[in-house]
Formats: sequence, structure tokens, C-alpha cells
Amino acid sequence: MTESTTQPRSGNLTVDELNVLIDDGSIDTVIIAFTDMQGRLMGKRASARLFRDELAGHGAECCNYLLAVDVEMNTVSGYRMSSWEKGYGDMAMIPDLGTLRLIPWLQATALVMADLTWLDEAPVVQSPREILKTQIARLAEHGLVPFVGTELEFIVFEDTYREAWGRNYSGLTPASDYNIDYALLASTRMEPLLRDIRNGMDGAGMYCEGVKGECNFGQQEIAFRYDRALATCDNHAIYKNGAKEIAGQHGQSITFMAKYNEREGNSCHIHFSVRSENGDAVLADEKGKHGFSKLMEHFIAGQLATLREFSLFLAPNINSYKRYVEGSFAPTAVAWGLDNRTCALRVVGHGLGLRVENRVPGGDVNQYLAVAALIAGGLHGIENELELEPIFEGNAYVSDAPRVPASLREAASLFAQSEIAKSAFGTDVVDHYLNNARVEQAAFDAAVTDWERVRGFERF
Ligand SMILES: NC(=O)CC[C@H](N)C(=O)O
Repeated sequence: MTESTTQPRSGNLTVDELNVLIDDGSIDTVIIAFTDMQGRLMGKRASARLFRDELAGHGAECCNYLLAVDVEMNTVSGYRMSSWEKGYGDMAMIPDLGTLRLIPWLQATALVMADLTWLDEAPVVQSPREILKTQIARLAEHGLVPFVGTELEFIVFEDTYREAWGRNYSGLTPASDYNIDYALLASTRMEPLLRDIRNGMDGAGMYCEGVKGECNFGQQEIAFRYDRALATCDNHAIYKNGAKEIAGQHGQSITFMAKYNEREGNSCHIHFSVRSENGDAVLADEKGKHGFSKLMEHFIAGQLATLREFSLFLAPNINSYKRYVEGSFAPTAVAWGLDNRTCALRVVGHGLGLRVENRVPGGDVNQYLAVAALIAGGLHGIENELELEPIFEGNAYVSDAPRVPASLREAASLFAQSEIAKSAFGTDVVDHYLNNARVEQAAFDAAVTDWERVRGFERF
């Protein structure tokens, strides 16, 4: 662990550096981006000159329905902030210039992340980035700064995205034919793609640590160094989008869906710690039980206490809940342990690096919402000085610990009843994301799936 994570790195651009690149013709396009409810990068490409002359200061407009459509961009009812009745007007994307960076895998392109505001400059409170910033500000009132690392897994296929779509995603060819956990030989086959992703992200300002094979066929995980929570979440969005773009350039496709098939799913473990404003370790205490400070005990206890009711922010889709299978390395038990991969919360590290790995999120998570939930959960524990339950030792899959919710329906119902969610996030946010869950659940309930046809076409 080094302090370098908070320093600007290669690929990060200052406005002055961007100006030089615009003048010498190396940058002609700037992407202004934000993430929608699904965690997808949305936004506009602007001419670099217009960005410099106008948009960098004033921002650009986009339709406010981008925070109120379903996955397929259908307009759906039930959102207070955006509807046909309200005329689906604009909101503003205000660039956060500290996030400006080169995008080396796209020609002559830079990217900046934006905050969403209404045209009167009030923040759009339902925006995932805003939700996270609000929780970071709450934590700052306690003199604490959150640090986060997200570990996305994905599966590589030989088919292009358009071929995969054309085949209804059936009969695709994964990039390996067997379990490739830590396997170097089989992963070499994917290395041209993986190397371009790693080097591309490095050039976009991320500290890429490495890549390893995972258990499913064609499954990989690229690791990035932890950073301040907001920086990690921005990087996560850019990486996910960029990795798909680079896969497209290789004539391949990758998926981050939580459970692509009945084998191992794609996780997005979130490593989470806090430090004091001066950068000191506050979670570790050599004299405390397990080497934990009281703050660490409250922090874990709060996350355990809220894990079930905040699951909607950790596992936002129907498919997310298919991952929680006994013996799959995806958690089913709401328990904590020291370096115990059967528990939802796995505590690892020492000193400044002492942290909680939350193993619940899948690759489909909206990282801003998940990290907001982890902060809100930790704060619940700190503010109420919650006692930490005893460590879990052994196989938590077969324990009687409370269970991770089994379905989106259960998670939405727990979230709806959560007083802690209402006071931490506010009813505008809670109602908004409950409506998203309702829309997704209704779409699934209305769908007739291939499983039902295989099950019943002849045999029923
Ligand atoms: N590296 C691992 O622990 C595997 C995690 C597993 N793929 C999951 O979905 O949770």
C-alpha cells in the first residue's frame, strides 16, 4: 500500500494540458459522461474546441429521462423527477474537471465525468454520483475519508457483440474451454485483449495492478489499485465501458453480468476502508480484539446490520440474485470472518490496509450506489456504537447466519421497509430506486423465458 493512489498519474489531464493537446491537434473530441441508474456511462461527445470554449465551464444538457428509463431505454412510469407529465426536460452535465483524462483506445479523445444538476444548479439527488457524494460528505462530518477498490470479474467470448445479439446470446464461444482460475496458459490466448485493456486503462489514469484467470470458462479479473471512493467509482465506470469498447475492437465480447450461466458468476468484490482526514489508520488498533479499533468494530457491525436491507444497492437486478449459490465463492451468509471467503464480509489487511471486502456485489452492480450503501451502513454502526457480533469461523455456507436476500423482490421489500435507508438516502432516492426495482421486476414477471420453453414445450 502506498500513498501514490491519491496523486495524479499518467493519463490524468489538467485543463492546461488538454489545451496544449487541442492546439497541436492530438485531441479533437471530449466525452462528457455520467452514469445512469444501471451504472452505464451516458453522455455526449463534443468537439474539443467547444468543450474548451464553453462546455468546460457551463456544462452540456441532456434529457432528464436518462435517470428514469429502463435498461432498454423505454420510458416507464412512477418517477417523480422525470415523466411525460413533466415534459421530459433537460438536466445539466457539469464537468468535474479533476476527472479529465485521455482515452487512449479511442482516437484523439479525452473524457470527463460530470455531475448532474437541474437548470437552476440544484443537484439531481437521484444521480448515483450525487448519492455517493452525499454519503462521503456525511462521513467527512466524522473526520473520515473512504477508500475503495472494486474487483470486477468478466467472461470473454470469441463472438462479437453483434453476433452474440444476433444469436440471442445462445451457443456463444467462451475464450477458454475449462476452469482457468489462475491459469496462465489458457489466459495467454486472451492476452492480446487483456493487455490492451490493462494498458488502455493505465493510459486513462488508472493504476492497473494485473490480471488473473477465474473459474468460469473465459473468465478473468483485472485488478486496479484502490483509491478514494469517488475516484474509484469513476474509474470503475470508465473501465467497464472501455473494456467493452476494446473487446469490440478485437472482434470479441465480454460480459459483466452477475450470472451468465449456471457456472461461477461475475463478482465485484468491494474493498472498503476509512482513514482520518490526515491519512492515518483508524480501523486498526494493535491492542484491540483481532487488531481492530472500536471504530472498526462499529463499522463492520453497521455493515452487517444493514446488509440485507441495503441489498438493492449491492445487487440491483433480477440476475444478481442467481449468483448466491452455496460453494460458488459468492456469499449466501451475512457473517464476517478473517480472510474467510465463505462470509459476505471478509476482513483482510493490516494497519492502513485493514479493510472489509464485501463479497455481495456482482459485476452488474452500480458501484456508486453500492459504495454509498457501504458508507451508510458503516455510519449506522458508528453513530449507534453497534456491538460487533463474534467472528464466524468455518464454512458459513452451512451456518445458521442470516441469508443474503434470495431475489430482487425480497431485496426491494427490505429496502422499502428500511428506516435507515430513508434517513441515510432520503425518500426521493429511496422511492426512485424502488420504482426502478418495480419496473425491472414487472418486466421479468411478464417475460416468458427459454427455461420455461425447454422445461415445458414437450414435457408439460
Ligand atoms: N475470486 C473469487 O472469490 C470468485 C468469486 C465468484 N466468481 C463470485 O461470483 O462471487
